[in-house]
Amino acid sequence: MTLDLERVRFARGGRTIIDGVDATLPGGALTALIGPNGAGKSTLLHLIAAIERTDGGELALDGRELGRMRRRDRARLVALAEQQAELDPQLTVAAAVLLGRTPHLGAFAPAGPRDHALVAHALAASGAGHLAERQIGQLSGGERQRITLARALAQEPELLLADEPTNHLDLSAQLVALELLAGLARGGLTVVAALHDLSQAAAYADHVLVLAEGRVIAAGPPREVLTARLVHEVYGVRAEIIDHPITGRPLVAVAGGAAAEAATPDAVPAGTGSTPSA
Ligand SMILES: Nc1ncnc2c1ncn2[C@@H]1O[C@H](COP(=O)(O)OP(=O)(O)OP(=O)(O)O)[C@@H](O)[C@H]1O
Repeated sequence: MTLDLERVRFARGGRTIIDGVDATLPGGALTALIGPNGAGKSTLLHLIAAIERTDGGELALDGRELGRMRRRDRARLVALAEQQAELDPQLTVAAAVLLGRTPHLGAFAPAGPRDHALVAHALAASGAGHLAERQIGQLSGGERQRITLARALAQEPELLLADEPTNHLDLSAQLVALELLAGLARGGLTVVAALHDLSQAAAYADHVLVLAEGRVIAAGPPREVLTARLVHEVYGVRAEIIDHPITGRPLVAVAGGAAAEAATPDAVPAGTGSTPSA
């Protein structure tokens, strides 16, 4: 399902945080939402999930305005995995993930075998099958991250939003999470993930949306969007975009401090746009 954002605006405390965002996020694709700290990535995900109300503009999923849907209907379509998700520390992991089934259950209908099977599947896919009987309050940051993703998966959404889904995860678990999201997108799910690692965005995303100060700076396929010039403009960091020696995907090689200053402009291949713009 395609997600269309039109002139989306959001302000708090007299500050405009999302400033007229126009974007089309393709269906059946993984979109990486990138941008510096405070750019508005989490806020935009909250607006899409209708956790916050916009101060203007429209958000539509396959032409259906998300803000006008009944809460329960929206919860069947849209799931948000975020670390700050409030989970009762007393619950077992399996019980917490089962809460993802709530929008699909009737008011008096208990969870059935299919719901429990979906929970087990979501836990296994998130690399958390072994945690099912543990208590939420006893989990590490990375374990908790896997649980929030599992809960969102158990919700069986059409649109999956993930806020920094690799945060706290070890290297192997990061790849598991990203491969899971990319695989779900290949299977037809619309996935939007806020990511900080530009090389991971380039490796896994089909589409990249770059935000800065609440505005869209660039959008499109990773290879077109993630240029050295963009990285410099948005992050003030020197970078070169090279081909990953194993996957062939773009690899954003960044250099900071003395290393960046010592490198001569001659070392930058032509056409990468690595020379900082004035
Ligand atoms: N409820 C709020 N009231 C006031 N300001 C807010 C509120 N929520 C977010 N902000 C501000 O909005 C801006 C965008 O925040 P947001 O969390 O969306 O950024 P982000 O791109 O997700 O950042 P990060 O990469 O640090 O997670 C920040 O300057 C933040 O301080």
